[in-house]
Amino acid sequence: MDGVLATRNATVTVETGTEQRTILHDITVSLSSPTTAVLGLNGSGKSTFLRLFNGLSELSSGGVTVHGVDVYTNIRAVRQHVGLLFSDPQAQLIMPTAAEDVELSLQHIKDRDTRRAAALDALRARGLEHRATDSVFSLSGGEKQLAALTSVLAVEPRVLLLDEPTTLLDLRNRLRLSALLKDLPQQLVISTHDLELAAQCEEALVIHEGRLLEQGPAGQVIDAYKGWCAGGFPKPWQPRALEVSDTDGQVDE
Ligand SMILES: Nc1ncnc2c1ncn2[C@@H]1O[C@H](COP(=O)(O)OP(=O)(O)OP(=O)(O)O)[C@@H](O)[C@H]1O
Repeated sequence: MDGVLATRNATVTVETGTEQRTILHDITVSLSSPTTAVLGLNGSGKSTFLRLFNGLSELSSGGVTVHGVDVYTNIRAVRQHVGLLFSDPQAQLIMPTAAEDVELSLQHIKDRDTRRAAALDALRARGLEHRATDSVFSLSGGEKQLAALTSVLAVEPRVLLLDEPTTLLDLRNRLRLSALLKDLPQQLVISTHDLELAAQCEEALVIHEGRLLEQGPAGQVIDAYKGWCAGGFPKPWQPRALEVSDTDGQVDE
């Protein structure tokens, strides 16, 4: 199971005050590509799905494993290896400045000056050294996003979950982030509405109304998703793994 993120009949149900609402229905999936894009409409369940892999979504039934380790009975161990970049970086930056936030991720470096220098180096590598000691509240949305990513990467996770990482970024920073993600050694799972970023991934899946609707090579899944966005989504939900035929490149369903 090494290198695989897996769910088995994962179901997430929440109390809304007046009723119980199932956000994810019975999702069974295995992610082994270096990069996977998670696509779906607003409110389809992408963030809830992503958060299964670091134990932030509360399971009502089913199971989730990361590299063979059960997430929900080993949450501390799993979180050491699974980083999550929130869609709202302000919720992630918990220290007063970006430098202090990155330093918090570098607690294994015991010497304070060395830790500080390492944090500044990491921010410099993201083009953020000039904002390192400013209040995080004064950073722009994109700068916060890059600062939060710097902090998450500083702990060197094996898996990186990214929740809509390009939403706040201008084109230049989007291109920078895309280039950065290409070079990362981590297994990446990226929830996104940015189809250019999704196309950069090997694999993609579609979550629709809390159900896994499609999984397969990114290009094919993106084309299917575009078609459903324009012409309507299929019902009833039947997960269909797309496979490319060896002989003619046709999609087999
Ligand atoms: N704790 C909760 N209590 C009640 N409803 C919730 C809770 N968490 C999520 N939801 C609802 O579940 C649905 C899926 O939410 P989720 O954030 O996973 O969607 P998403 O696909 O990431 O959406 P978006 O693309 O808009 O960010 C939404 O309708 C959301 O309002």
